[in-house]
Order: sequence, then structure tokens, then C-alpha cells
Amino acid sequence: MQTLQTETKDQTRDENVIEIQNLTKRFGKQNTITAVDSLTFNVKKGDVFGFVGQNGAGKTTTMKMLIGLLEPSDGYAKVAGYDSVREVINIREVTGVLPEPAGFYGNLTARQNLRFYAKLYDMDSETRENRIVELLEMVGLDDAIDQKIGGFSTGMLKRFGLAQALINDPEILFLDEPTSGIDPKGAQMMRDLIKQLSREKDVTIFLSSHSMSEVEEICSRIGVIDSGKLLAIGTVDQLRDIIREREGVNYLLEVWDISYNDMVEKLNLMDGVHDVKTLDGTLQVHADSGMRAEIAKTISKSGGTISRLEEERMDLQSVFLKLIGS
Ligand SMILES: Nc1ncnc2c1ncn2[C@@H]1O[C@H](COP(=O)(O)OP(=O)(O)OP(=O)(O)O)[C@@H](O)[C@H]1O
Repeated sequence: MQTLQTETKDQTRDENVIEIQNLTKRFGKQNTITAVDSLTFNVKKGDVFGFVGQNGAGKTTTMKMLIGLLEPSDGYAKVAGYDSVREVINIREVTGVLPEPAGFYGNLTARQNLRFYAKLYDMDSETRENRIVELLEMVGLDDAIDQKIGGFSTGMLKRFGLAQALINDPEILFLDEPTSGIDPKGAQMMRDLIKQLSREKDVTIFLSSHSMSEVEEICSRIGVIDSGKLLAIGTVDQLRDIIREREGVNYLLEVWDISYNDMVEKLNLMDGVHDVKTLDGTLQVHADSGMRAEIAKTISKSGGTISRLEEERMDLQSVFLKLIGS
């Protein structure tokens, strides 16, 4: 299947901090499971890139290849210009990865956990201690800095994980489902932190999520993956346009001075109008995109007065479901 590309021409190669070329991963004895299938796309510096797909689509496998935890079966990835197989150490230096809470030491405090992790990086002790305090403050854990993290809630653990991922002041942050399993308030805190990191520190963020409203809120570009293949890539508006062009749009219409039956008949005769339905006094006209002016003209010509004519806005959830063919 061909990927629906919505890239614009002004994107130069220089801006790409993640380059993925024919990236493929097969599992199984005879390599029969293709988890990631010839992915090709780029992520630009400063993007908050949302990688979305159903369970088992291949998101985690892709991210693991990008950070050098899995070797590709085919193709390659470059992160900050470094090859994900041969230059993993360089990649580790400039990236942060949201860790699995299972890897934390529950009987150590937040400060001690971060200190342990920070020692993996080359930093003098003063810089390290200051950074630990600064990061725990940033993620709202300053009051819990000397508490054992074994007693932390799931939301606190996620925020602690974000602080850990930021210890080396990374250029690129990988967040696999950063808000899964946490309550709405905690999830909003994480989203605000992600936005803040992008806005204030210019960190490029590559995140996966099952929450389309979350992705719509925080991501500047989105890649949709299904069965290991990239289906579409672009901004929310660009993805929406793919569906608008492909499947048409719904116009919502309220009109005076003409009977609805007359109007339904007239609209149904128009080229590009596929279906007309009445919904609680509003007409829903399913038509090709770009038909608004034509519809308005038809109604005016028939003596109707339009009090409302707007295109129904598709949210990312609806766009996603249509892209994957559900
Ligand atoms: N080590 C492995 N051995 C065999 N198959 C695997 C392995 N890791 C992943 N897979 C398979 O690869 C496919 C992609 O899995 P992956 O975890 O990347 O999906 P995902 O999009 O991250 O899903 P989720 O949203 O559930 O986390 C799935 O079919 C999965 O079962």
C-alpha cells in the first residue's frame, strides 16, 4: 500500500533529526512475523511527532530500533545523524527514553534513583545534584525528592520517569505511551510537561499513544502505522484533508423559506452530493469536499435562506479510524 504523503517541499534534509529508510523488523524462527514493514519517513527538529496505531501495529518495535535496542532486519534509521546499529552509544548521549517503572529501585528515594542513573553520564557532582533538583521540580516531584519511590503512585512514577529521561539534557525524547495507566489530572500534567519541553527547550519528541485526543492536543505531526506499514503522515489538518478528499465531507445545513423535502430533492440532484439526511431539524449533506459554495447557490436559487452552513469537523479519532479502514 502506498503511504499517503503530505510533506511540503520546504522540508530540507538538514532539518531531519530522525531519518527512517525502509526500516523493517521480522520476528520468529523463519522470520515469518513482520512487525515493521519498510517504514520510510523523517522527523524534523522541534517536532512533537505522534506515532499512532492499534495494538500490535509496530510502534514499540520501531522505537526500539530507533534507540538501538533492536537491530533492523532490513533498512536503517539515523537518529541525530547517528546510525542506530553502529553508533548506538552516540545516540544514547543525545536522546532520552521514558523508562519502564519496573527498572526503578523502589527502596531508593527519587533523588538517589536519579543520582544512580546520572552517574552513567559524564557530569561533575555539582551539575548532577543541581540537575536532579531542577528536574524533580520541573515534573512536580520536589516535595517527594527524598521519598522512596516504592510508595509513588503510577502518575508520580511516570513523571519521575520523565525526569530520568531528561537527565542528560537530550535533544530527542522517546516516549512510548507516556500517559497510559494514569488518571486524567496526571495525564494532563504529562501533556503540559511535554508541550513545555518542546516549547521552551526545543526538544524533539517522538511519542506513541493510543489517545487520539492527546495526540491531537500535543503533536505537530503524526504518523499512522498499521500492520507495520506507514499509512499516512502529516499534521492533523493534512491527515483530515486526506479523508476529506477521499471520502468527502458532511455539511450541516439549516435553511428557512423552503420545505425540507424540496431541498432534499434539489440537493440530491447535484453532482458531487452523495447523500442527504435530516437530523433534528438540521440537514446533513454528504458531498465531495469544496462543495459549500455550490450547495449555497442551489439553495439560494430555490428561494431558501441559509441560517447555517458549516462543514462537520472530523476529530483525529474519526480520521484515524477511517485511515485504518474501520
Ligand atoms: N520479540 C518479539 N517476538 C515476536 N513477535 C514480536 C516481538 N515483539 C513484537 N512482536 C510482534 O510484533 C508486532 C508489533 O508489536 P509492537 O509491540 O511493536 O506493537 P505496538 O504497536 O507497540 O503495540 P501496542 O500498542 O500494543 O504496544 C506484534 O504482532 C507483536 O506481537
